[in-house]
Amino acid sequence: MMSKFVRTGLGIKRLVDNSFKAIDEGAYDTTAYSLTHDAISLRKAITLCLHAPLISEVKFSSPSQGRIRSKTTSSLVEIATTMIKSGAIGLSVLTQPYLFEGSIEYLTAIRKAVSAPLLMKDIIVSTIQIDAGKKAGADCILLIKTIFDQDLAEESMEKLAEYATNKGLQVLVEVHTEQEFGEVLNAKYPLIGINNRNLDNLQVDIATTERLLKNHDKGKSLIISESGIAKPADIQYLRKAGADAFLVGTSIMETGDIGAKVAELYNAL
Ligand SMILES: O=C(O)c1ccccc1NCC(=O)[C@H](O)[C@H](O)COP(=O)(O)O
Repeated sequence: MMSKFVRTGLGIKRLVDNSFKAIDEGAYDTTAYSLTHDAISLRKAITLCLHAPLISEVKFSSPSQGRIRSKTTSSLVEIATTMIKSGAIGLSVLTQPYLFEGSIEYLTAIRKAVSAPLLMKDIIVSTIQIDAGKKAGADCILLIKTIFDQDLAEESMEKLAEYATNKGLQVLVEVHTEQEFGEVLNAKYPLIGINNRNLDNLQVDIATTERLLKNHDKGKSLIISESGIAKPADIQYLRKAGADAFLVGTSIMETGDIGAKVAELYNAL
């Protein structure tokens, strides 16, 4: 039987509350800078990749793991450039300060150092965060469907997606359940993330991607399998299931040799 915690979705509500708190505290205040760069397409980078299209995540802490890697400002750019040199086709940069130890400033620092597509990885609930991501150098933002289905954000997912698209940002829409997946496929979102992690109870099962893809025709949407990917066999299994790309954070960030780990996963296909 599912626990009350899972049914009531208290986990995601806490993450959303953190985002509103961070907004109020000025964490997304980018008045001090505004980067302009030609948008780099994550979708194009995925389709052009000759090996495993790997989006490597710069993630120092998480709700499920706590501290994953200690951070210093100098190591941030070194980590990002190593990931790209080792094969990652794009980077996912955590900008959420609470529980993830992320920052919008990381996006800016990494934007100045790499010319690969950057995904702003956050719990997005407001146009304020999208504006900040754009000014900080993002090419793509994440919208988590369950947040909007539970009416926890400032606007609907469609409105925020349109707002981001009008700013030249691509949108990665994230789902975890069959119903969510069916709905975003019907809406023809071009970039869909299947998160193998249940954001309420933090359980990870990479078979989630296979299960959802087995029951739906992905059509022209590109599918990114997210979370819990640790070894080449995981990528081979997920590709067989129909995933087009792979978003990996913890297993890369916790290793001693980030370059070797990224190369190992990139060469899985
Ligand atoms: O990573 C978490 O613990 C987490 C908890 C609650 C909401 C989101 C969370 N992570 C966001 C992600 O989607 C992952 O950072 C990303 O898919 C990479 O996952 P992993 O390779 O398992 O670090």
